[in-house]
Amino acid sequence: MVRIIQQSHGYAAFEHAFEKAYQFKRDVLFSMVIPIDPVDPLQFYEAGYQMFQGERSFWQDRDGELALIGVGNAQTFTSNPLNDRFTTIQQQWSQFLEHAVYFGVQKIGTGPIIMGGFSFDPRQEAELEWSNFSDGYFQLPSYMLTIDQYGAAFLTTNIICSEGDHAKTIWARIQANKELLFTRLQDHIKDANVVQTIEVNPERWKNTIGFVVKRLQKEEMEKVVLARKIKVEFDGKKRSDTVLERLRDDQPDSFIFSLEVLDSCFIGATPERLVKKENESILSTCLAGSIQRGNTTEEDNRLGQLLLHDEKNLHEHQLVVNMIKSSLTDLCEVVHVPSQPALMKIRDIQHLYTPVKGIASKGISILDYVRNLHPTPALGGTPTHLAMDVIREEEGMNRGFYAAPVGWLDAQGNGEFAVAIRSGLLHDHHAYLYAGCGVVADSDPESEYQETTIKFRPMLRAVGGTIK
Ligand SMILES: C=C(O[C@@H]1C=C(C(=O)O)C=C[C@H]1O)C(=O)O
Ligand SMILES: [Mg+2]
Repeated sequence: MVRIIQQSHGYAAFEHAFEKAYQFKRDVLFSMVIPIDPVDPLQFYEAGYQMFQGERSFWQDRDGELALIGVGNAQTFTSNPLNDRFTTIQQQWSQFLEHAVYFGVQKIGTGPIIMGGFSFDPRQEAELEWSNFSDGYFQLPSYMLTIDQYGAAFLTTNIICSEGDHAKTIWARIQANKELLFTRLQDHIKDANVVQTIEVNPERWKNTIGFVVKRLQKEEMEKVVLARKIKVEFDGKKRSDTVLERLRDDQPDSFIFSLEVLDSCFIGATPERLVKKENESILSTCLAGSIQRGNTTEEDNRLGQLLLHDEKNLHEHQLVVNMIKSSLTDLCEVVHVPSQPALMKIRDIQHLYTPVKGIASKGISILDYVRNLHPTPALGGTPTHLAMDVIREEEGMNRGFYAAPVGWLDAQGNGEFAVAIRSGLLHDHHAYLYAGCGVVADSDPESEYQETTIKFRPMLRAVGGTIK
């Protein structure tokens, strides 16, 4: 288990943060990082259930380079409808960090990091199930576990020091919480059972695809991504712990994430990176065009080859490549895009995949990249503004955080965001699952329907729902 953290470790720096709070008459962040013995990320997440339910977050990247697990919420950062949400979050975050006092290890993936995401479309009217979320929502965890690419573990503790607070009392409470997080014996997870799985209006959705195909043939538009929803009902509240466990076991090649907000949890396993920034290095991904996996290696290879040469899918894919290339070119010194897509094979599906690399221009934060990239034609369409109007008019639901950027951001503007597909919302006694597909002028409604059915599988399996 964890090395017992010396009670006095960092206390002098902590007191210094209080002195600054008095001096500047404002809240001052104290952020402390210590190396700890390795601990299983899910065990840490579960340990936070009793004390911090509704304030937990989970992130594990698809390369096995970083896991971040946050429990407890030291501070929330939210957007407001009047200003650009990316700028608002960035400004609040930068202001909040002024005068911060740091103690201990300093490396990327530790220290003050906010975890959260954005909604797909702030202009869509919110549906009831998404009412806990604002269009930009981030949490600074009180306690954050980091596992780096070598398996080394670090614990970050973030405390807000306010004028008038009593340093010794707060310090004692923090130490006590930490002990609990690392020593609490788990109560057996009592999980809810599925009562029923409902596909929301599948026939109407197919008709909509047919209708949008006609519009694509007539209008100056090349692609629109349309999504649909499955609602799973349980006999109680579904715990995100068990869903995460299932996703982690089944989808090792995806980003696994969760974001609890009060009694809701947005959760998923997505293969799609939007953007990663580590110092000046930028990575992004074009992912669009899909085919099922085969039952044998031969069949699987044959399907892969079919996808690599299929005109409809190559077109769907190329539109994403064009947009991502031009968005990144605005913010990078150099951008490298391979000339041909490769295959990305994950458990249930294979995709056309073009990884993109770049060198960041000076002074640009990860959120600037997110602003420029979202929504890519992998989830919106081409041209973006027309496709977004069609989604608003035809989709008949609110995507919430589905298909939108989810990830983390540090004090230096480094971070990583994935596109939150293969995802769902746990709320009350329900899970709302989402999947979509790129509709182009030669799309066939029935095949698009089948494609989305495959894309639902990872989340259906993880929550225990079944469809015919
Ligand atoms: C929209 C989704 O996936 C997107 C659409 C794809 C397609 O239509 O081929 C492929 C990957 C994703 O960019 C989803 O999974 O919900
Ligand atoms: Mg497709």
